Amino acid sequence: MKILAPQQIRDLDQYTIQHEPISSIDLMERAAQHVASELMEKFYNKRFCIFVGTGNNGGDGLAVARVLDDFAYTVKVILVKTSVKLSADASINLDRLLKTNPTCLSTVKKIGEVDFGQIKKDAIIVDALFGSGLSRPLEGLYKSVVDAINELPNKVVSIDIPSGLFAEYDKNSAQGNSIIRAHTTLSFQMPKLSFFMPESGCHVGQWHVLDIGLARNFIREQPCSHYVVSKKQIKKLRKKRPLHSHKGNYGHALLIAGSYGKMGASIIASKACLRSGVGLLTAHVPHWGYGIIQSAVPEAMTSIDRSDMFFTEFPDLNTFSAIGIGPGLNKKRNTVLAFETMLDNMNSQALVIDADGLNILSENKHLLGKVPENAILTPHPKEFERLVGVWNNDMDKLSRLKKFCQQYQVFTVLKGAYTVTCTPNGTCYFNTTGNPGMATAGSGDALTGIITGLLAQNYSPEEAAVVGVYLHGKAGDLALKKESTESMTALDIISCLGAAFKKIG
Ligand SMILES: NC(=O)C1=CN([C@@H]2O[C@H](COP(=O)(O)OP(=O)(O)OC[C@H]3O[C@@H](n4cnc5c(N)ncnc54)[C@H](OP(=O)(O)O)[C@@H]3O)[C@@H](O)[C@H]2O)[C@@H](O)CC1
Ligand SMILES: [K+]
Repeated sequence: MKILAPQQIRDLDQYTIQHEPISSIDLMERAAQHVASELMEKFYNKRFCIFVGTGNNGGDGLAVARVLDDFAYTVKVILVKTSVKLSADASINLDRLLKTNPTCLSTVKKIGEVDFGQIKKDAIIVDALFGSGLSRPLEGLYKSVVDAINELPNKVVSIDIPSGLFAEYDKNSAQGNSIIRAHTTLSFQMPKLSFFMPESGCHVGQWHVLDIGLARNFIREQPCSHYVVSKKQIKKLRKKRPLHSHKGNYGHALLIAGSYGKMGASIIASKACLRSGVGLLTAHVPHWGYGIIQSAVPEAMTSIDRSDMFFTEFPDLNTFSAIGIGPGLNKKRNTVLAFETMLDNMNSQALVIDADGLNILSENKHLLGKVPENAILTPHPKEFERLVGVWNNDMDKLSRLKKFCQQYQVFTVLKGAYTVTCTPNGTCYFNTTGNPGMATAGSGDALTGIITGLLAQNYSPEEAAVVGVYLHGKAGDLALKKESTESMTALDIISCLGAAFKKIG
């Protein structure tokens, strides 16, 4: 799904009005019907307190109030209004509401006029103060209302976007702005980019997209560099196995992982690689780790390093269709040398670099130039910071990510709540599967194994990264059904990979 920029969304709105065609008031009505249905489904029989502003987001709120009232829900509406006139459509909806229920509305014009004590604790607060038309941080009356709402124990549902949050994520860098902290955000047609950034996304709560029927052909034609990965897209990318196939059809992966005291990384990456469907796997381990990997992962073949403890050499690379390197290595001189020689000897093999592989790159920046085009780097934020330096805010982080991928012509999977895969041309794919239970030792090693396994099976680097991240998160979500966020381990995630594939269908 595309994440369009705010101006593109405004154009989409206008295009839909002109070409469907539909009047803007009817489009608002359609949007409000969707919001009201969602609210009634999620909060059956609850009472609602709706804060509305003067723009079209407020118009949505007024229309939602009328629909809820029609369904005999108890609704209170608080219109927060300075001297600004209501937008034309908000004004029409105000009149419509007053005709059906003249007593549900109160208007607030000054700080202190809202009696927050009147709001019942179990009431759902609906935030329809500002939407995509926010043009500056909130001040005065609006700021005081938002701050007071944030102090209440009630659940808050924001329409389209939490009030005070800019849809243009680059405007959200100012600290200390008053922004609604929503429990749920019901966003029209597509999520906004700011939902995916840690600094701004924390205001959004759980977000849901409401398809209000904006013109699909217009969306399709829009240039875009930000996408949300959907299950439908993953299903299309999944390679189905023909009946007549054998393990030779599914590639041979090489995993260079593990060192003395860190053999678990090799085991975890190997198990994940095998569960992702690779035909053959060779685990390259230090001599000392031979017995460990053979007994822990009997399905894997082994390549044994001459060093007892560390990675210092590599087997003939031509045997392999994909290579994963980094989990549980170290940064000793001989390991760095072996890594460099390996980069010099790469032919057409696909490559994943993780963990100490990335740390070696950040401590030896000249090696970045040797990383083959289309390699996949899988840093967590700290590893990424070591590669690109400290960023000032999320916007800066995203632009450093794009610049890095463009400069070195690599894919980068930057891990986080919404792991983002950035391509060599700067396109970003945000992943939505996964949960905080996956922030656990070995989780990243599992991801390296999965992506390496997919690459070996001839998924393109873009497909392997996007599908691998999705599967890893989905397996984590399935593991959460049996485990808690605290108890989940990397092996729990791996054990759910089969179910994750089945969920994709
Ligand atoms: N996209 C779609 O297809 C659909 C969109 N729909 C809905 O429309 C919403 C967008 O509506 P909108 O453009 O009227 O913007 P909205 O945020 O309601 O208000 C703007 C007003 O607020 C003012 N203002 C701004 N900042 C301020 C501040 N800090 N403090 C005080 N005032 C401030 C601003 O004034 P100005 O910036 O001009 O000074 C202007 O008067 C969208 O989010 C969605 O809910 C649906 O109905 C149907 C389909
Ligand atoms: K809002």
